[in-house]
Amino acid sequence: MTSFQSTIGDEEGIAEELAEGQREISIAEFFEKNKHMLGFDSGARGLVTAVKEAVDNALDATEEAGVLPDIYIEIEEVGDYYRLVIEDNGPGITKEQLPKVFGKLLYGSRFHAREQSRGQQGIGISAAVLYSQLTSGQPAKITSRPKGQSRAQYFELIIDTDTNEPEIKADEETTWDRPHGTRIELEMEANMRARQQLHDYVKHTAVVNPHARLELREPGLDEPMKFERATDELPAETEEIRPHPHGVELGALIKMLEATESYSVSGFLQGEFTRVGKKTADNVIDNFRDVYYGRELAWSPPRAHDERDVAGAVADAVANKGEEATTAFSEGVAETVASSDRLSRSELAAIVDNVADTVADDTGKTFGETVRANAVNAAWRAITGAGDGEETDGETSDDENGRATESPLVADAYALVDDATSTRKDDAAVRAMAEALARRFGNLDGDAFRITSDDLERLVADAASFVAEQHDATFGETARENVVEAFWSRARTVPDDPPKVAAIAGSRDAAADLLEAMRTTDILAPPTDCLAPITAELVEAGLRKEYDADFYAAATRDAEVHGGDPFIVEAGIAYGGEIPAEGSVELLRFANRVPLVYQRGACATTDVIKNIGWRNYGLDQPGGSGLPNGPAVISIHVASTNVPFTSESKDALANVPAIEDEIELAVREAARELKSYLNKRRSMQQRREKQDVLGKILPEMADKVSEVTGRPRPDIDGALARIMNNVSVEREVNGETVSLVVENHSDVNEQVEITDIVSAEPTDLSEGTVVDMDGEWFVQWKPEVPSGDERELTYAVDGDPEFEVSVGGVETEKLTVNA
Ligand SMILES: Nc1ncnc2c1ncn2[C@@H]1O[C@H](COP(=O)(O)OP(=O)(O)OP(=O)(O)O)[C@@H](O)[C@H]1O
Repeated sequence: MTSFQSTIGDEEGIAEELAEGQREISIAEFFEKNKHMLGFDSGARGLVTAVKEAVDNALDATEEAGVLPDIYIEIEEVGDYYRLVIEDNGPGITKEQLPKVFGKLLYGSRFHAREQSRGQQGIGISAAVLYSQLTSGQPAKITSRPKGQSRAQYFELIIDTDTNEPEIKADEETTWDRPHGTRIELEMEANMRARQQLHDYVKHTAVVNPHARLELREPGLDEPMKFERATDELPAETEEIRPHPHGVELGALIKMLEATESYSVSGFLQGEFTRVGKKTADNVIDNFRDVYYGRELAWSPPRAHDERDVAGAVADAVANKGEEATTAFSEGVAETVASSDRLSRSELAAIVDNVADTVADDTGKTFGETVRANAVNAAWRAITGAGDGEETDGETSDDENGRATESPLVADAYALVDDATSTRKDDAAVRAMAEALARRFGNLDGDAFRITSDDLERLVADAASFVAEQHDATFGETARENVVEAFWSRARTVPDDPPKVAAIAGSRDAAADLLEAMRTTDILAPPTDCLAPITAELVEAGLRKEYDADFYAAATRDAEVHGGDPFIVEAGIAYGGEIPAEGSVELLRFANRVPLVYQRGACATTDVIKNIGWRNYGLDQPGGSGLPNGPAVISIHVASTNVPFTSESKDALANVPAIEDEIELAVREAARELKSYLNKRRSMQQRREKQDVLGKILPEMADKVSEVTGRPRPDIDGALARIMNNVSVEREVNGETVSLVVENHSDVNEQVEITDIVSAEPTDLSEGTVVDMDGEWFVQWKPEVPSGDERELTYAVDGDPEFEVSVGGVETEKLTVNA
């Protein structure tokens, strides 16, 4: 307990006393105290983080300027401190911007941009400056030469933590041999205990940025580590995009509604979101009407021999229009009504308007608004019974003798309930349900039977529980869902205009309805030109470059959305070869082409990998969960306009379900390829073992047979191939004629590639080609041999030449060559 708590209540003026101690905290002060949040928790880590922040910025800046990055990193021991220098060949920073970029936290160009970039928050490099000044007392020394300027600008600055503003210690013009770019020099208290992480960061940066040239010098290296560029192609240029309707949250939507210049919802949707044109906006608005206003239930109009007299009711409601016009109007309405399958009140109103206009054209009699309204009321009453009888007090009356029993709604509801429930439901129960529903519909506000789908669900549940109590007939969950669906799917979206943007912005419920409508409307996935995935091909190439393995696979998923931001997940797997087989697999994590080297255990990527059942894919996984074991490297790249990290230090991905799902799908896609590779390898291994055994046993058996029977040793040539369902290639030489017989014992057609190297010139080829190579002749065939069939390839040759055959197109394990 604090001293205040112990005295609270005893004294007056505590609040005033507390207030004296309260003051605003500058962001710089906050981060000074919470360095760990930005990845500066120790000297070892601080150095790696500073390098990472500067290199990420250098890559962002060069790519944005369309320049192939050439980045130099140097770490030097200076007495008790370390000096870090990072140079890039980017576009440089103007004299005006430079102090703020390095001397003010939360200042940057990317926070508000929906575009894939390494930097997001505008904290990174200024936090490195802050850490450097805190631990070494030295200012940051920055040189920058903007493109096209003959001289460079040199600054020394520190951050004033009270105000979070740069304090400039030196500001002068200088010369610099780089034509453009930025050089950052920071001194800090540090150590090289995180050398491995530093090397990993630089190496893996090179893997996912094959267009960059990187050089690292540090005290532990005799030679600088250099990564030359593997391609001269910059990553695809990215475009800024607007948010996607499937990703925004309520607070953000309200802010957007407040800020927009659009007046109508349609204009707002089309203007502020990506992938929304007029048609999609209309679909969203229709869905919004359904949640905001509810739908209007639609009823069957009277059919022949029905007692409901629509024409009569309309005629009665019209006065002073003369007989001809009245009849034309009332019958016109009745006919159109009768021709509809089902009808809502708004549809009836539209019919009345239409017929009134036509009759007015034909007869010259106009039908004013009041007449039309009266006609709609009368016709609606005739169709549904709505407005008949006494007003109820809002309570649902389940009086069996009440008006609901007589209501035309009952017959209609009966048909729907009967249709929607199983045939085994007893008729009395269906009838009771229809009556209970009709009574409840009759009690809805107004007579248009407007209801939201949530209210409809509640209403049906309420009717079902009444029926269960009174009639001992249960309508289970599925039956109730079917009944809801039967009414909802036949109900009509209302024609009302949605409220204006300002009204929605002012009502949280309306905004929430709009959000729900946006989320439930099918909308094209966001464009991906704001993203620059590495591509499956380069993910694989990156792995090949770094890992000497037997097998590689990679997958790039289509773009998805989280929080309004599109993202793409890519995964790659390398297996076998020189990758160490002991211990768990190596996991490489990347976000927007930046390797993540810390906090592996807290990362969504790790969680996903641990939850995959790797035994299904042929990897060892003790206990069936956790990181799998074996000679494999799994790499995961998440590219997004806004990568959700667990903290400002951007070490680990947060557990966002949409992203986790995509990570899982990408990894599984690559893992499936691994599985088929491993399965094939296993079956080939078994085949080899079986062939070895047969190769030993068959000759022994042949000898035994000959010994026992006293007959000559049976010919076992070809037997092995037949037993193993192999493709066999056998040579027969008959005088000058050489033939190679290809027999296909497998159950698929095979395209066999045969090259026979002969020491004398072959002639009279049955088919194929021959090439003379320095006194050796290469005879080549590529016959297609159907399953169970054979082909004979022949040529003629003089003398007693030497042959050497090689066969391709069929796996070695499925081949028996006797030539
Ligand atoms: N080497 C550079 N060349 C050109 N501009 C740079 C360079 N370094 C930083 N900038 C500019 O300074 C801004 C601030 O950089 P900072 O590292 O503080 O934040 P960021 O990269 O935007 O985001 P994050 O905090 O996520 O790293 C950047 O947005 C960029 O506009």
